[in-house]
Amino acid sequence: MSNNIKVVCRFRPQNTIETREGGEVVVSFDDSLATVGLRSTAGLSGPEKDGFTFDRVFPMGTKQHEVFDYGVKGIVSDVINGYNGTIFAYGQTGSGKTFTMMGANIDSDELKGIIPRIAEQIFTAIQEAPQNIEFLVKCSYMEIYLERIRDLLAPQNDNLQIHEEKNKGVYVKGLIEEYATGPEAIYELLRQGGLARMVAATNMNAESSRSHSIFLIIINQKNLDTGAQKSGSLYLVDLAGSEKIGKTGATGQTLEEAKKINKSLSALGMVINALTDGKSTHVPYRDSKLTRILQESLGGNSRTTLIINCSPSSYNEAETLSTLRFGMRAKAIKNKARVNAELSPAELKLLLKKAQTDNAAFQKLIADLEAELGTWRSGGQVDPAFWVKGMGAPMKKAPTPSSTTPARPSTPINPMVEGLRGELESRPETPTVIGLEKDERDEFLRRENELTDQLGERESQLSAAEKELVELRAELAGLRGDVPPPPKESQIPPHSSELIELRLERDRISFEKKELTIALEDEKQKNSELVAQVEDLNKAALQSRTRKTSLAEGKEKKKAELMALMMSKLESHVGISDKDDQLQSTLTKLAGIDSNEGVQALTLDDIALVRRQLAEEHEALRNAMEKLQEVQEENALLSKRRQDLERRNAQIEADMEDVFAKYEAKEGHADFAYAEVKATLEAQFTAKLESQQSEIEDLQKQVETRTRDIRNLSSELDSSKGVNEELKRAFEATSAGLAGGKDLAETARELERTRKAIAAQLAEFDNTKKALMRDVQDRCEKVIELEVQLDEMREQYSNVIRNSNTKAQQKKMAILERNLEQVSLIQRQLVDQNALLKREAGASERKLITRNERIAGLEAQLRHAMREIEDRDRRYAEQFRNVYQATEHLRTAQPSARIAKPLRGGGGANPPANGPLARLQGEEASASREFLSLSQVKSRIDWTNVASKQRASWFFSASRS
Ligand SMILES: Nc1ncnc2c1ncn2[C@@H]1O[C@H](COP(=O)(O)OP(=O)(O)OP(=O)(O)O)[C@@H](O)[C@H]1O
Repeated sequence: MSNNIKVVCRFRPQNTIETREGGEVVVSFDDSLATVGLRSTAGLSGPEKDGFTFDRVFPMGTKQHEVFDYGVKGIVSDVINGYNGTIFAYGQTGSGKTFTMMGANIDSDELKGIIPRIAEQIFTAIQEAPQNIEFLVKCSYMEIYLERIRDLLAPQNDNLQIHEEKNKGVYVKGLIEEYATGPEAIYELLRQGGLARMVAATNMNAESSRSHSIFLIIINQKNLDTGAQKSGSLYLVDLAGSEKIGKTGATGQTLEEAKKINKSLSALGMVINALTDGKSTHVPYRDSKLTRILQESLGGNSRTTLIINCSPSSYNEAETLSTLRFGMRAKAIKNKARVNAELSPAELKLLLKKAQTDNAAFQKLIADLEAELGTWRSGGQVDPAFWVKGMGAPMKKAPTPSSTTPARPSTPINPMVEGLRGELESRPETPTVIGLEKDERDEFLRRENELTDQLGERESQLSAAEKELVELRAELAGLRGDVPPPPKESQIPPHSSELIELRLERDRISFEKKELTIALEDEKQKNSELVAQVEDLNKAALQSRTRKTSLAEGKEKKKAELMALMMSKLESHVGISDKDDQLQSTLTKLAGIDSNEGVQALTLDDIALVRRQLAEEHEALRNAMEKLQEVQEENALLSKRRQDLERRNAQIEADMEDVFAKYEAKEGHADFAYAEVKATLEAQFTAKLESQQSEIEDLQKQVETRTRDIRNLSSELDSSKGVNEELKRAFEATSAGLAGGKDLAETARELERTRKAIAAQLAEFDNTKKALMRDVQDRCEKVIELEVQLDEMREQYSNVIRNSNTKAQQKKMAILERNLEQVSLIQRQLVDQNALLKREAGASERKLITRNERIAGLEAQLRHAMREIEDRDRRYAEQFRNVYQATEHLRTAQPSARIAKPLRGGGGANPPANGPLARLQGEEASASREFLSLSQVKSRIDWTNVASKQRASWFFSASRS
């Protein structure tokens, strides 16, 4: 039976975001509520111009029960009758999918959504069913989050794998199935699973579902009279909303979720396209987990209703248009829904009887044919009237799989009974790999299941390793710098190369820290040495400043002393003053002579003597003048030399400046040779020193020569003194001889002339003497100045040498100071870090203690839980034995008695309240399952144990993490 997917469309009212953004209603509905028109497509040509027609359109304000009554009720009835059913909610984020499927409040009659209503309908239907039908209702709840299947009833199982088997079809391996005995039990499961769902706030929806959720209800029923069984599965799917990242503002994790959501929704779209375009030979069910799980619902054995949820607002018009188009395409999907029934024993007996009859007929036919063949072989003839007739219609071939939904592999079917099965075919067709032979398909599915399991296992290992890595990173960040004990090899999980790298990095960091500490100590040491050096240098600078001041003072003093010494020497050696005095007295004497007295006093010899002496004096004076001229020339020469010296000095200073400039420029270069500069300076100053030395030596020689000259002059003056003495004597004698009567007047005049000439010569001599003295003084000053200059030069030279050393040291010091600063900074940082780490280490230690306590507590709880599980195991085993014995007893006592049923149609009487089964049911209240057969009881016990253990281990691992 081929049937199209039913598509209904629901509009929610405009929400506050849409109103705030100035949105307005842009949809319109026809009177029959089958077509919706969109403002943006109304003006277009083409099929969308007239709107979008669905099985039903629910305008804004439609009540929850209306959607349920029209869109869902029928399907639930079908599922109760053994069909598979699916109800999808599709739409953009915030369009009302969860509101439709689950409702705003499952406890509110008005607000509860489809799923709670379905629960009620199922149990009402069971109540209304005939008494000879017993039902078993199982529920599972899962979500597909980031392309991983997570069991919402056991959230620790977050990477379940999809399997396909020829008898079971596609199913999720390891998914927990909880038994439900009433709507309340289903509500409880919905609440429990809802708490575990991945929900996040986006700009479009404060509680946006970040996963596709699938609530699965499996209803098994058995006709107690005939033994016939039916089974219907109902998939209730709340898809995650398609979203425009720009509008939802998704970032980080929500962005990752959005990408995966959009990807799986587009895979759904591709499947629908392939199913509806009429030309695709391959349907890409395997492109996403969603389409793989739901492959039966799309183009397979399922009655499917698609509810498309839309916004009526212009703000989301583009999204609404895309949703409506999706609904229109889905409408064209054709499913082939069949009742999933198993043959009852009576039907099987019928089939067997028919097969046996057919078999006998065939045997007879074969015998007849062999007989006829024998006749022909022996050369005989058989009248055509007696030719053996065939069985009529040729044997039917098994149907070939269709191209889009190839038939699922099935158990071998006797071709003879095949025709009898007809509508009773129990296994739904499952699309699988096209083009494979049956055996190959079986092998393929087996291998695929194995590989899927391995893949799931690897994925789980990987995510566990990633989780541990994240934890360790956080721990590492917390304890950075500390050196925790190295992890044992056994603690390193496999496939965690990143983890190993991280640990290596931690070791490296701690090693570097140690090194830094050592370097720090080293630098500290250097620093203290440098500080001492700086202090020494400061002291030296202070000393040199003091020395410089005292030197300057000493220089002045020395200069003055030298000058005084030199002048006193000159005074003592030259004796000019004495001579001068003598001459003055002679002149005074001459001047004081009365003309009469003078004539009497002076004789002619005296006068001649005086004249001679004067001539000598004159000669001596001329010599002195010549000497003076020589000295002046020498002085000019010396001045010239001095100028030369000064020029050379200036040149040297300029050279020095150059050298220092070069030195400054090369300061940054590590290979700059200080020794080179020093050598250059030394060479220059040595040269200068030598030249100065030689200059000074020259000058000293000259001074000595001058001193000698002066000494000569002095001796000459001494001799002049003698002459003077004689002159005196002669003068006395002359004075005595005046009585001889000469021409006194004449003599007096001559004397007068002589006196004047002497006075003039004396004045001239005086001037010469003064000039000579000035010159000598100048020379002395110059000599002293030169000596002082020499001292200064020496001083400068040593300063330069010192400076060059100091500059190198300064450079070194600057580098060291920089290093010191850096080291101090590092030290400060390390000290801070250390303090921080100490604090954090304390906190971590406290955390560790708390965590250990928690672990101890959890372990105690775990032990307790394990003990309880073991107790329960024992109890179950005992109960199982009891039940088994009771059943055996019943079977032997009443061979045709049926076992039990969990829920009997029409609310028929349940098994005796005091029977073993009732006890089991009472004790299994949490499981809420009533029980069918021995093997089911056993599997239930096993399952309960497994589930309890899983929960315990999950609880333990969750607590640890
Ligand atoms: N028909 C409606 N009437 C009134 N309120 C509605 C209706 N449909 C949805 N809402 C409100 O709109 C908001 C978003 O709805 P819902 O969470 O169901 O959207 P969604 O399609 O499931 O979104 P997502 O895909 O992001 O999970 C909710 O607050 C819900 O109560």
